[in-house]
Amino acid sequence: MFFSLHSLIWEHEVCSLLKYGELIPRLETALGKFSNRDSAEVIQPVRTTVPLQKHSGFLGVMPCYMENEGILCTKLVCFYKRPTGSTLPSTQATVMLLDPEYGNVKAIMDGDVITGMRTAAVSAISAKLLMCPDAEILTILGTGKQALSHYNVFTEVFSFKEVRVWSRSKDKAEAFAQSLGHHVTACESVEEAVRGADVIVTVTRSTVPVLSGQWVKPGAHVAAVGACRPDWRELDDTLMKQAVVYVDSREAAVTESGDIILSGAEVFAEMGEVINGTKPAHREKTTVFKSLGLGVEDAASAQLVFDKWKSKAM
Ligand SMILES: NC(=O)C1=CN([C@@H]2O[C@H](COP(=O)(O)OP(=O)(O)OC[C@H]3O[C@@H](n4cnc5c(N)ncnc54)[C@H](O)[C@@H]3O)[C@@H](O)[C@H]2O)C=CC1
Ligand SMILES: O=C(O)C1=NCCCC1
Repeated sequence: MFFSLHSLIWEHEVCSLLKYGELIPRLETALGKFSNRDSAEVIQPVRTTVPLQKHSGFLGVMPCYMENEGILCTKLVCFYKRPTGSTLPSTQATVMLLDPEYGNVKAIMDGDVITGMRTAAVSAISAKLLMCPDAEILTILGTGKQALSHYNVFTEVFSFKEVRVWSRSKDKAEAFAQSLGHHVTACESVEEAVRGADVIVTVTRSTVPVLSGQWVKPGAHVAAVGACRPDWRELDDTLMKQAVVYVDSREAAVTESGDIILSGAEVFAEMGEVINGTKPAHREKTTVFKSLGLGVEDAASAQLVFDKWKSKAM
């Protein structure tokens, strides 16, 4: 087996190598290629999930092959329904890059930073394409890892006048808001947090709806990141039915998303179709981007990390 220990790329290294300014364009290209459904561009099946019943979790296996770019990659990610108060992480991920010609492992790298950053970057791409041009108020529901990466990229890429956060515990919301800076408001209820917001990010571990369409301002954009199982929800039927629904993958949406399957909402387009110009971006309407997370996003991110890591090592 051709493999050397030098090809282990640790979390702190991924963290110092990955920058949103470089990651976002790579992800836009990858999503566009994915939506072309050209097997020489991207082969990426819906992830396989193995239930870890004893531990209330799943192992997700997320392979992707990009023939034209010579990228062969898989992510292994475990995700768990943690009990309230648990300090354990919801997800733990490892990414493996292989040589497509020989099948040897080129690099094994931390997948937690990649998962945090690529998910947030894809939500930022959805907002760039779908939020109203004069968006002023950003709300984040949830205060965990994804909440932080979403705050980081949304404030790096856009200039919101107001940022609000909500968590089931007011103390947690306040602590999170304070850790981000004095300009962030901790809200008591979801309704208070989202009324009048132009962009709403849902990054909770909830399995039942937390966000109701009756509180969402017409024309707002919702990036819905949690609820990645067919019987889990973050958004209610009212919102799903009143919004134009965009997804990362149509196949994944009808297999994995409780918000789509249980509401019966119609998928209007993939984000890659909007990037490719084959479907319109309805900025003027209420929009939901249902994110589930794709192997192609991990592959593009991991290749970027590897290229930068190699050029530093030389
Ligand atoms: N779409 C994608 O590509 C990805 C989605 N995810 C999903 O994003 C969500 C957030 O992930 P992380 O930030 O890593 O998790 P985390 O555990 O760090 O944070 C979860 C947040 O949800 C809150 N929460 C837990 N149960 C809740 C409930 N019943 N109602 C409201 N809030 C609740 C927690 O207090 C915490 O603020 C998870 O559902 C995860 O599965 C994670 C990675 C990628
Ligand atoms: O895409 C991912 O990575 C994940 N998506 C859903 C939840 C676990 C991780």
